[in-house]
This record gives sequence, structure tokens and C-alpha cells, in this order.
Amino acid sequence: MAEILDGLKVSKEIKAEIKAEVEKILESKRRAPHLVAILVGNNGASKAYVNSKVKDCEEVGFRSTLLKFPSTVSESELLEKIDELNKSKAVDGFIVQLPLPDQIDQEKIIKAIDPRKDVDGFHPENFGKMALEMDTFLPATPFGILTLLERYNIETKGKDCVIIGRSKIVGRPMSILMGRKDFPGNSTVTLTHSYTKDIEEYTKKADIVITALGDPHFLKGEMIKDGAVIVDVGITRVDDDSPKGYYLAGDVDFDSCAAKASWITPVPGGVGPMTRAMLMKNTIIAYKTSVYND
Ligand SMILES: Nc1nc(=O)c2c([nH]1)NC[C@@H]1CN(c3ccc(C(=O)N[C@@H](CCC(=O)O)C(=O)O)cc3)C=[N+]21
Repeated sequence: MAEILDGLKVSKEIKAEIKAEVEKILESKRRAPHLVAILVGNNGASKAYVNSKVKDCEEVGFRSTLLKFPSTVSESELLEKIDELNKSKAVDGFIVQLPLPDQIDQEKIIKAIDPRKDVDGFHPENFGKMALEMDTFLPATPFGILTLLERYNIETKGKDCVIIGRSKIVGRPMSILMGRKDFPGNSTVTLTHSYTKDIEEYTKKADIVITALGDPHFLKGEMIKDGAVIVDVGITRVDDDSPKGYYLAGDVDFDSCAAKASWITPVPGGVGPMTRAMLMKNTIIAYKTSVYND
């Protein structure tokens, strides 16, 4: 029976550490770190995530600003706002919540963000630095997974790690980070995706499986080996008869996988809260490295 990689618990520890740092900053009469979030449109999940980021900021003592735009906003309007945030001495970091509506070129928006304020770590310059093992902002979800593995002292060196899903914000960066020459890393990484002939052939042999495909209960116990470490990034709203009208489903079939795994993350309470904590971490890093806060 697997032990739980408790992301909620570790995220609270990390937020408490950040809060203590903020208190020291304030004692020395400096301003608090400031995170800005841009939300475009009315997507329910996006709104919920952005609101939780604002709440996290309050919790750790950051200043936060939520900027809302209608789904009809033009690309140039967004670019103008980004330019303003790039220049603002009062803003340490900002994020543009994804996905964006179709009329907006996501790549263009991400490239417009000053890499020094790119606390999501999505800018190509930061992605490149990540791949080159240089100091930079790591994307929050992969950073959260690494931190969770680190805090539970999960050995990754020399392990076979299989990642399912090659998204730009999770699977692809995760595949790079797990193969880097630092801890947690040094794994032998296989990045599987929709064109992989037989995913099970890989997952069955893997010491570590990281699922990030968004397909509820995809990974079944019979697809993993005894003692594997299972990290579930998937989080899909599935309609049901509960008062909320939905429940949150991971990519992992929890019960059958937990019966065989050594460690497993739950959904909710696993990778999600870690993602949020690492955004706070990146924001305080942005604050500390900002040329305006010496
Ligand atoms: N620019 C940008 N940056 C992001 O980091 C980003 C994004 N866009 N777009 C969407 C994804 C998704 N994402 C999550 C964050 C927190 C939870 C989270 O806290 N989940 C809770 C449950 C939350 C709930 O109850 O709905 C949990 O797993 O326990 C999940 C998913 C960040 N993303």
C-alpha cells in the first residue's frame, strides 16, 4: 500500500517559510512582494485558479492585483498592459492565466513578458535556461513536483521515469528537469504522448510515472510495477450529482495504483497546491532578484 505524497501539507510548509521571509522584509521597512495576475474571459476553472492565487498572496503577505479583461479583448490591449507591467517598479512578477481566447496569439503574449518578471517560467528565454541548467524561474507545476519529491527524499538518481503528456507547461519541462544533473533529477526519462505505440510497455517498467494528460483514471494499477512512485498532475472536472455539480478527477486510478505503488499523490491535495506554492516561491525570488529592491 502506497504512502501519500501530501502536496497540501508540503505547500503549507512552503507558504509558512515564505511568510516568515516576508515578515523579515517588512521589518526592514521594505515593501512587500507584488504579484499581478491577468485573467481573460469567463472560464470557470481559470477564475477559480486565479482567485486561489490571490488568496495565496494574502496568506503569505504579498500584495496582489487581479486584472480582468473580457474575452473580446484585443491582442494589442493585452500587449499594452504587459508593457506597462514590465516597466512598473511596483510589480515583481506577473502571470497571464492560460488558456487565452482564439483571437489572441498565446506565443506572442508570452514572449512579450519581461523574462525577469515571468514567474510562470513560460518565456522561451527562461525555458532555454531551464534546459541549460542555468538559474531561472521554473514552471510552477514541474517545480512543485520536484519540490515534493525532494521533501519526501524520493530517490530519482538512475531511476527510469516515464512522463505521459508533452504539454509546454507540464510534460515537456518535466521531462527536461527529471533528466538534469541535479537533485531531484538524474533520471532516465521517457516522454510518452498521443503517438506512443504502447504506453503500458513503458509505464510497466517505470520506477517513477508522472501523468499529465487530462484523461480521468487513465493509469490503472495493472499498468505499473510494484513499488513505483506515481505523480498525478491531471485534474479534470467530471460532472456528478454532488452539490458542486462536479468532482475533480486525476489521471490516475487511485485505488488500483495505490495498492501497488510505494508513493502516490492524491487529487485534489497533491500537485495542485504545490503548483500554487511554487508561484509564491517564484514571486519572492523575483522580488529578491529585482534591481528595484536593493
Ligand atoms: N498562466 C498559467 N499558469 C498556471 O500555473 C496555470 C494556468 N495558466 N492555467 C491553468 C493551469 C492549472 N493550474 C492549477 C493550479 C492549481 C490547482 C489546484 O490548486 N488544484 C487543487 C484543487 C483546486 C479545486 O478545488 O478546484 C488540488 O489539486 O488540490 C490546479 C491547477 C495552474 N495553471
